[in-house]
Amino acid sequence: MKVLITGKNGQLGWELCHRAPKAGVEVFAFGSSELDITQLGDVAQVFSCVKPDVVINCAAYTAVDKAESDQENAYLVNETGAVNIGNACKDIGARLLHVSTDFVFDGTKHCPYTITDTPNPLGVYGASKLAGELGIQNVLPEAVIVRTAWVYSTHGNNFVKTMLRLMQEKPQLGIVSDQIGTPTYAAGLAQWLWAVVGQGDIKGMYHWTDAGVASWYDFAVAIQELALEKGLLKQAIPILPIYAQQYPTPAKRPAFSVIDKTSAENDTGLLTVHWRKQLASMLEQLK
Ligand SMILES: NC(=O)C1=CN([C@@H]2O[C@H](COP(=O)(O)OP(=O)(O)OC[C@H]3O[C@@H](n4cnc5c(N)ncnc54)[C@H](OP(=O)(O)O)[C@@H]3O)[C@@H](O)[C@H]2O)C=CC1
Ligand SMILES: Cc1cn([C@H]2C[C@H](O)[C@@H](COP(=O)(O)OP(=O)(O)O[C@H]3O[C@@H](C)C(=O)[C@@H](O)[C@H]3O)O2)c(=O)[nH]c1=O
Repeated sequence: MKVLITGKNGQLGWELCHRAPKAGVEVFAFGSSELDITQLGDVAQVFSCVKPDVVINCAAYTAVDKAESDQENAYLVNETGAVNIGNACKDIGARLLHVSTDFVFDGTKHCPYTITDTPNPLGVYGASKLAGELGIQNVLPEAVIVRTAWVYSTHGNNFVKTMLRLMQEKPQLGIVSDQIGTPTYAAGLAQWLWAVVGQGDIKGMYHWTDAGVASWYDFAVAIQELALEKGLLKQAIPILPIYAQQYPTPAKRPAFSVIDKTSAENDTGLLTVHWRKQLASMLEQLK
């Protein structure tokens, strides 16, 4: 089976490439310089050359704050690019697995968002990702769309690596404690996506993160604790819980964006692993 991966240099694209099944799958992976999903010519050329059976779209504009002042490019990648990939899949009869975000929700709920809850994004990034979801559903209703959240990996930039750097540079940190979600190790999401590739009957909307719930503050505290244990940090610094309004950012983020993973677990038989255990695995890899 030929599997085409877009966004191969990103966190998820990289994990997918490094965790591909050993047999039965031939991976064709592209970075933005080889396949720019906003360029119809690029998409047509790569699809006619590879003729994939399955496409996993990991390409995205993910700079949440920058998107507020760069709306056109955020929509170009997250909506137009996603729809280009959807149309190309439809044209050749390929299956599409597309990735979206918890930031499609406004965060006003107090229990996990289900796949049938109504999105209401607070910022441009979330709105452009929602536009991508809707565009894909319009051209290819059978596409798998998986919303995930707070993704990190040993590869690429993310909150874990930012914290490890700041914990060595700063005397103390103030971290937002009134935004609640679930950290997700990209390796686990990659494993779920490969399971979905292997189960051709899976279609429609899914939610997948690691298990459990945390604030960014809880996450930062755990990063410091585990990094000290593993020798990645030499000394602890004070970490203070702060309100989001004390850490002003261009984009508003949801106060609560825990998502319900029930159908993703039931339909694949894969169970989510607690985020703290996954964080320990990632930090072990970083050593
Ligand atoms: N990071 C997170 O916390 C979360 C991410 N998601 C979603 O998960 C998916 C994967 O995210 P993640 O791996 O973290 O993202 P990254 O930002 O790590 O990677 C995104 C990749 O997209 C590629 N890209 C950007 N524009 C284009 C384009 N026009 N054409 C082709 N490729 C392009 C970039 O390629 P290059 O480097 O080659 O330029 C980059 O490597 C995305 O859909 C994202 O919205 C959802 C929830 C949380
Ligand atoms: C660096 C830093 C951040 N923060 C806060 C700001 C923000 O509320 C929170 C996380 O900030 P970041 O900018 O690292 O993460 P952010 O870009 O908001 O992460 C989001 O990315 C997109 C792509 C998604 O799809 C989301 O699921 C989510 O993962 O941490 C502090 O409170 N103190 C700090 O020193």
